[in-house]
Amino acid sequence: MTKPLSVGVAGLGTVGAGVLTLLRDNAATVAARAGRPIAVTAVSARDRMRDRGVSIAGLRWYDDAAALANDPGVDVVVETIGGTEGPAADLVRAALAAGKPVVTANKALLAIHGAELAATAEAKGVALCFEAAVAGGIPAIKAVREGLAANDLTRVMGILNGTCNYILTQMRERGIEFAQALSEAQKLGYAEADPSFDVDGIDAAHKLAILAALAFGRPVDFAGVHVEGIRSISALDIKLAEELGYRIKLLGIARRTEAGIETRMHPCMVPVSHPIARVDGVFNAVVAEGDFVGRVVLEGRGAGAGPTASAVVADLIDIARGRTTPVWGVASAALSHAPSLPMSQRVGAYYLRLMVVDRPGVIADVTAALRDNAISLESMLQRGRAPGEAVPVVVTTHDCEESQMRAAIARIEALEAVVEKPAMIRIEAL
Ligand SMILES: NC(=O)C1=CN([C@@H]2O[C@H](COP(=O)(O)OP(=O)(O)OC[C@H]3O[C@@H](n4cnc5c(N)ncnc54)[C@H](O)[C@@H]3O)[C@@H](O)[C@H]2O)C=CC1
Ligand SMILES: N[C@@H](CC=O)C(=O)O
Ligand code: NA
Repeated sequence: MTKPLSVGVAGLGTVGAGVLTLLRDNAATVAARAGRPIAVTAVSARDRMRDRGVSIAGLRWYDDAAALANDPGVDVVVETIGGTEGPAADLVRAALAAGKPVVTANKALLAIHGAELAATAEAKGVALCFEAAVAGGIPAIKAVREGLAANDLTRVMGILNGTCNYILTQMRERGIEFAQALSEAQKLGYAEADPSFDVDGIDAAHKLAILAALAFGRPVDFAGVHVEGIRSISALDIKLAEELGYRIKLLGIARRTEAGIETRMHPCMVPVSHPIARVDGVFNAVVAEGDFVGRVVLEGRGAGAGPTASAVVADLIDIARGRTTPVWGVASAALSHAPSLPMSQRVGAYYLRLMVVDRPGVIADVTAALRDNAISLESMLQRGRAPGEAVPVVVTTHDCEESQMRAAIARIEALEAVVEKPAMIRIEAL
């Protein structure tokens, strides 16, 4: 067998330690697929003595992660530290500048600095691989960039954050509070170091920006993604959604239209009968639609040590085999410049849940606000009867433009009888 591929790993947390474990446990399978052994020979982490459940004895140790890039014994650098600036970015830049291939799980880094890093990788003629960065163990990057390369894609969408999907599932199935479900997701190794990246939709939006760049052959544009998280989703909305035949999911949708590219990440109501509604827990789903292939649906674990390590090592096997593709599927200079479309142009149906004082005339005021913004009602229901007290009122609409809905909500929110900020969730026709 040929010389082993020598790997330096920086960051030995959930993902980094997972990579070491997989390479130890599946060494023979990996070597057969790679055509040679893949061996970690050097590592960098913050605490040399910490027990990670996998031995680092005999591996070269670096306090400074960026120094891995200049270790002559390291062929490939794996970055599993995280963060858009600081040690992760320094290491990736140093490795590419030194002409070494990089494998990273860091979607935040790619969503923000992906264009610059790809340009360096191209200039140096080295691979920059990031299968782990989107939808964990699902081979989403490979599917969109390579498997579907012959198609003009019209839409990519999916459930792209395991932590949020876990939280929404546990709230629905076990009736537990948001905070408890988040704490469980953290213990299971799903959440980001700062979990607000998960629950505020930012992590999933990073992934959507990456997928949209690959699907539509354009520079990654995180700033163009409309982002909302799941903090405002209440147990009441989850229950009411079920009654209406929907599930609430944090969905990312990227769609190509004649005017440009729509990219949005926000909670959606999806029909219970749709397969995406049944993707639960830490599972993610990626749906891609192409002109020749039609619809392709992929499902698998989106977070956690094992699935993420599976994706990192798949990239290492590609590097060992010398299989390369331009970072964004086409050379940077060939990327298109289709604009990102504003959220105000989204067209679809809406769920609106109001807490209103139960007294005559309130519903008339609410429907007047909708009528004056040319919004047609699909259904309306009031739960309970409590004269003089606040009760939930749910309105679902037919399709309208987001700008109309926002104008109506502003008017409804200002009504004296509306005692809470209205909860608005978009109903997605999938
Ligand atoms: N946990 C997951 O399921 C997934 C995580 N990712 C990404 O993988 C990366 C790592 O995530 P996790 O392993 O979950 O995080 P983690 O917090 O468990 O591990 C990060 C490790 O990096 C170490 N570190 C921090 N600064 C360092 C430095 N200057 N030099 C060397 N090491 C340093 C930390 O001590 C920590 O052990 C992030 O970019 C994350 O977004 C991607 C897919 C899934
Ligand atoms: N925090 C992320 C980890 C994987 O990307 C998630 O929950 O999906
Ligand atoms: Na993946």
